[in-house]
Amino acid sequence: MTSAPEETEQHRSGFACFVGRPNAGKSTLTNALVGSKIAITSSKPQTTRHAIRGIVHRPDAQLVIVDTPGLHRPRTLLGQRLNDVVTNTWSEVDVVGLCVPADEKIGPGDRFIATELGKIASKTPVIGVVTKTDLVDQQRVAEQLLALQEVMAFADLVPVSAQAQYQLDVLADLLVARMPVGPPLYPDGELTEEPETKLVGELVREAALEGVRDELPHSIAVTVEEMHPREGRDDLVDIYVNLHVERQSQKAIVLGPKGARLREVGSNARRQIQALLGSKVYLDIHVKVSKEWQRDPKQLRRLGF
Ligand SMILES: Nc1nc2c(ncn2[C@@H]2O[C@H](COP(=O)(O)OP(=O)(O)OP(=O)(O)O)[C@@H](O)[C@H]2O)c(=O)[nH]1
Repeated sequence: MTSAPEETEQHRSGFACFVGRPNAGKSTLTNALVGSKIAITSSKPQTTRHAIRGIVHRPDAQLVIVDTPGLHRPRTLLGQRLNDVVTNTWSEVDVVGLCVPADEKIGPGDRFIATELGKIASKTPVIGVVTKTDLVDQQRVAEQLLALQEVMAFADLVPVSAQAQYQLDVLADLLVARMPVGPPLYPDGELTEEPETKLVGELVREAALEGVRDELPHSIAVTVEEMHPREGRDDLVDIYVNLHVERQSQKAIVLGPKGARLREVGSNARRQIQALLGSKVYLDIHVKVSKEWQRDPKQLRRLGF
């Protein structure tokens, strides 16, 4: 880092999310704020855990825009854990933007979201965002701002148009102002975050245990060695994982006849990871015999236990 100390002190970084009913313009707004640097463009609500929608890199701030995924009925422990995280998303981010399109009347859907947001508003500031202002005249924008103001107590109100690039800087400034002072959370161009890496490891581990749980209940650990987008492609993520077993005999079980079992594990895990990341995935699983990893504190730490 070459920046002067006083610059570092001023730098802000944190998380924001946009909420609003379908079609409110959240994705378009995110993309417009982020510019060309889209991290993960789409993600399935059922599996998203703080999927990063995009990162706004500025000299003075880094704004990480995350998805607020929908809830789902948990079927597995992992599903339960995902849900717990989901329900907390709104209170975990530094600021929430409630998006309401300028060309549609505020309705029960918006009010429902506002009521839910009201529960966290004392902790997390909510900014009211009137979107798509290019579709209506000034008068209508003003009316919509007034109507929105009635819905809940907002920290700020702002009209924007992603299409016309109107007031995007103003919105970004308002969001940044709510971020704590701190260094960038992700390097420029970074596409993934640590918890996602962890989840990817868990998905591989679950897939690997399927059907052999009785034989190898606690003998499998997974480390994600590398996870990054394929060079020159924004729709494909390369993931390299090591699957650790304790003994050679366990390696044979995991591999199956001619490696058939591992191939199936790989394709099952890959399907789930693709849903998690919302992008295509190349998954490379390497089976390693890490002798007695369960009893070795140094290995345990490395394996994330
Ligand atoms: N004219 C105009 N259209 C916009 C603007 N922003 C979004 N739209 C359009 O509104 C529609 C919905 O936009 P999205 O960004 O997909 O909305 P969303 O809130 O992410 O929708 P969901 O993903 O369904 O929740 C799309 O057809 C966009 O092209 C804008 O600033 N101006």
